[in-house]
Amino acid sequence: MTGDVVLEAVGLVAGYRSGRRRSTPVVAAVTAGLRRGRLVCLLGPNGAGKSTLLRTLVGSQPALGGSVRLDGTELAALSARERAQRLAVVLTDRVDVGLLTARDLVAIGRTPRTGWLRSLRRDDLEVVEWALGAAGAADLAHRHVDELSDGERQRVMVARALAQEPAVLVLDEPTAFLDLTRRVELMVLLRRLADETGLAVLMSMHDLELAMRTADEIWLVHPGGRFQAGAPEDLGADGSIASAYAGDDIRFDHAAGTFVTDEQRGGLPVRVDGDDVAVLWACRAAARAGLTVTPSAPHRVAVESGPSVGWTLTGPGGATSTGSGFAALVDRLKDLDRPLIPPDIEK
Ligand SMILES: Nc1ncnc2c1ncn2[C@@H]1O[C@H](COP(=O)(O)OP(=O)(O)OP(=O)(O)O)[C@@H](O)[C@H]1O
Repeated sequence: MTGDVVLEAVGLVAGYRSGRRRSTPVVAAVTAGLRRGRLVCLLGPNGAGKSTLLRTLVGSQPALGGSVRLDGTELAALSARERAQRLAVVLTDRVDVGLLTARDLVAIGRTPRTGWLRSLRRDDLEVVEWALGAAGAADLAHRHVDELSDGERQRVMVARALAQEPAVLVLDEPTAFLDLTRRVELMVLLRRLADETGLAVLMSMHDLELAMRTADEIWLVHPGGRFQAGAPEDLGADGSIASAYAGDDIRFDHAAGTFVTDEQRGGLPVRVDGDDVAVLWACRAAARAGLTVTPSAPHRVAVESGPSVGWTLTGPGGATSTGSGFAALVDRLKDLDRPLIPPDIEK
């Protein structure tokens, strides 16, 4: 792989050794490149091997096979300090930071650049302030890290990583303990950093829909350890995401782009047309009503955005029913047996 790839795995096998001879591969045949300015989400069901792969990619766990290159150099050949000058890692574990303020903690992020012995110069302090600002944590600078909420703390940890001025930022489940608003905020922040500073971001996460909406690329670990990389839409449309997450009670409906539960599975098919935003929500409404959204189906819902979304449900023979608002749409879709109004008697 060439060009602006900053972190590259070639034939990487991540897993565990037990004893001298025995090894247990968890994720195999990983060949992928993380480019400058790209946001990549690492997805996969519980226990598939996301953390194992991330730890191997950042060098905190030895590879069972293949190689990892950072800026074209074998990771294993770089000293810890050389790695930290190019690669920053944010883990979910809560580390005890004593009575440090957010600014103190972010300043520690300069250590790979300054060494332990040199004190911070004016330009280091400028980077610390930049990192606090870039991570949306400037207003937290004087606060003790112990007192921060999970979301605030996460922003400070990102600021600390940015203070290393890395080319690559790797985060292990950074959204795990955040509520939906904070999760979206963190994704927007990482997206902006990738776009504006050229930072390459790789993050593991469980929030599949948020990842699919934000990432440039998805790295997907299937149960059993098969690895796949691709654009979110490609992996969604070809059923790869659905197959990786196929479980007993829940599955990913790749036509609707959402998870559906057992009760929603196998409902009557319906097609949804209209403008982008309205279609997205209408697909969700159809799934909630127990229907399966597919590109071609005898029943069709046309939606139109407005103060209240207007909809027209058309049946196989051209009979229709109209209404506004998603509550009414869900009620109508749940009751598809009720006759629609034939075209000739509709006013
Ligand atoms: N230290 C270890 N030694 C041996 N096997 C391990 C070790 N740590 C994890 N595993 C195994 O490796 C597999 C992958 O675990 P990993 O934590 O990487 O998955 P994950 O996709 O990150 O899971 P989750 O989404 O639940 O965090 C699991 O079967 C797990 O039991």
